[in-house]
Amino acid sequence: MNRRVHFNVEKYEKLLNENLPATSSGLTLKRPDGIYLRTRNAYEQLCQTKGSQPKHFENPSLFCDYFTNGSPALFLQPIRREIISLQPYVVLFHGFVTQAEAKNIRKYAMPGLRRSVVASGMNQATAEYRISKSAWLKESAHEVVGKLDQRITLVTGLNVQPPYAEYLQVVNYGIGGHYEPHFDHATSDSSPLYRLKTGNRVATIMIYLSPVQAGGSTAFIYANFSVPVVQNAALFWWNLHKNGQGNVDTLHAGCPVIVGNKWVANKWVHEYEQEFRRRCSLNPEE
Ligand SMILES: O=C(O)CCC(=O)C(=O)O
Ligand SMILES: [Fe+2]
Repeated sequence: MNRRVHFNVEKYEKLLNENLPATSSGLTLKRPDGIYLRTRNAYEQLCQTKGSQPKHFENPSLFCDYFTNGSPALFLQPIRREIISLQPYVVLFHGFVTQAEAKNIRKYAMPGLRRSVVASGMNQATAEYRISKSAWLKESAHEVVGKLDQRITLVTGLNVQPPYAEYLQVVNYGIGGHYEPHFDHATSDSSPLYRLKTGNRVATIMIYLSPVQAGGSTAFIYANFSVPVVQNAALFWWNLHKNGQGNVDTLHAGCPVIVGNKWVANKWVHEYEQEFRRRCSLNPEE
């Protein structure tokens, strides 16, 4: 537990006792505005409900199965796959990590946690719309991270060797922590994401490394559904269409944590080296 928590309790109890009306201290509660307001209604709604996520029995294309991806390594222990959405294509792999693996990844990330940043022009900067701390873990530094990379390759078929994917980004959100609607892929040619020189982020694999008592769902704004946190599961989606264009339907957000503490790990896979693993389509629109 954060050692300062007791001081915080004391501080907020004192503030509550003073019971100052918000306006007399010059503070007014104001809904954030600006360019995000367009999606704010949908975001807030999806953080409180699952949105229009179809029930699986309503659509036979949304199924659950034991998945091996044709890999002998998964025959004896297939992964439990749940297709959540087709447009955009979003899949939840249950039990992707063990409890012990999740705990170790959190432990290794802890000393490196720093305020998260976002792409800002050609650089990176902190932003009010992303409140969390994060750390990068190299697969060569910890056995468990290397094992995770291998599992990602087995399940998705993608090459995640650097520089074809970024290091594992471990993210920790406290109460109120969030990541407002954004794209994972670069939307401008000058984005710092291109520094690896391996193209754009074609796919995201996000692993839930902790349970969250309330809040913290992952919301897909335009697609109008949200996925509640499932401890140890991994959420996978394609950020780009097969023609290489960004898929606007992947606009997504990490909802505010209401009770608890949320940990996730992101693996962002880039376009290069995936040419034979995710083929282009003959349909230029796809
Ligand atoms: O925390 C989440 O649910 C989403 C995180 C996310 O979208 C990101 O880190 O890019
Ligand atoms: Fe994201």
